[in-house]
Amino acid sequence: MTVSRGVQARFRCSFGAFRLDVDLDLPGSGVTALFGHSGCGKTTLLRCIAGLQPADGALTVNGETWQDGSRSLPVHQRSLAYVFQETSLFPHLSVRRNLNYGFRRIPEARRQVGFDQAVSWLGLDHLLDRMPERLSGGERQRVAIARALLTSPDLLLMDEPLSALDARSKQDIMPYLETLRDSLAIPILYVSHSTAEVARLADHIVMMDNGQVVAEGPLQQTLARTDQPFGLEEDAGVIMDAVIGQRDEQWHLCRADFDGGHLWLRDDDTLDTGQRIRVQVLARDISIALSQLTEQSTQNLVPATIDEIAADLSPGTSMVRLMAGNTPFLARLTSRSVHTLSLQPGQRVWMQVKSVAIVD
Ligand SMILES: Nc1ncnc2c1ncn2[C@@H]1O[C@H](COP(=O)(O)OP(=O)(O)OP(=O)(O)O)[C@@H](O)[C@H]1O
Repeated sequence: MTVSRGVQARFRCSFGAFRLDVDLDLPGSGVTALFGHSGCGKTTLLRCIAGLQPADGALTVNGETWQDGSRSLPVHQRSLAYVFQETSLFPHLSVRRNLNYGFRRIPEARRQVGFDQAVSWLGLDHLLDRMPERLSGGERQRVAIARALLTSPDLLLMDEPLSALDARSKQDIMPYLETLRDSLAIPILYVSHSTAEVARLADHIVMMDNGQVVAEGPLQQTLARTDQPFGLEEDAGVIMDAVIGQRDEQWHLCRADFDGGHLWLRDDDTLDTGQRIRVQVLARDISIALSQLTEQSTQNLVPATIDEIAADLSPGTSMVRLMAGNTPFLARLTSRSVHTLSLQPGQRVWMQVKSVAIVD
């Protein structure tokens, strides 16, 4: 029998005028971001998955049925961990004893994450003998995440885990979350309001509005939709994974290779050849030329094919999706330029990419 990987979640519930109605089939590993305005139902969805919020529907996690109609596993029988905005640690226990609390309760045969492994992923070696009152907010959250992992969950739910932290602490904790994303073999559902967090961490995205899913899919393809369900306006653009293929020491540049081309970035001596990075290219930073203009200052001229031309949020502009190999890009152009250049789907053009940002 083939076990279907991933999370299949179908829920309906309502509170007064608010109604949650979702039907999702999410990947069995990696970070799925739940994104949307305040009150759209993200936390309610996580609570339904955790079994904390009664709802009609069904839930299967990596082949195991947790809910099917009215038959529903109680919360304590669901193998999941839940990390909140401000997860409380036991104040009278050291970090080590906080971590051991859940770990010891898991029979050895069921442990999927070792104590030392969790300590290393979250960088806690030097904090093990500290009491929680002597930890910073970011350190406390790292302990809370490690403690959650040490229960060897089959699913990790994170509800705005960084929102109580200041900007610096958010920045500091990000590499630890990236390590988890790349190391854990379980699905992580991550609620966030922050486009920066989503851009950096997510592999998959679910955009919610008023209790419903309005867009969903792999991050790269979903952000490249021309109908822009995310309402990102000026921040509309694509995210892609790339590898540093070459460094040009004379001009302090490095070449980021992606599936279908490359982009040159400023080299500030922090990048190594072979390093994997995530980059963002905004739709407003791409213009289109019909030929390879060599006498211009843009570093990045990338050959691409026009895939689709769609109406944009305002009538004076159009959203153009282009493909460079298998990688989609969006360009926001004036509708007059689209007309003057007679742009058409299928046409080969040159993208002039004015700015590329490394997402971190
Ligand atoms: N227990 C409850 N009783 C009544 N209404 C509730 C309850 N829980 C949530 N709601 C309502 O359901 C809607 C969705 O709330 P939810 O907390 O899921 O949104 P959210 O997207 O997580 O918001 P935020 O980003 O602000 O945390 C809101 O209108 C909220 O007021």
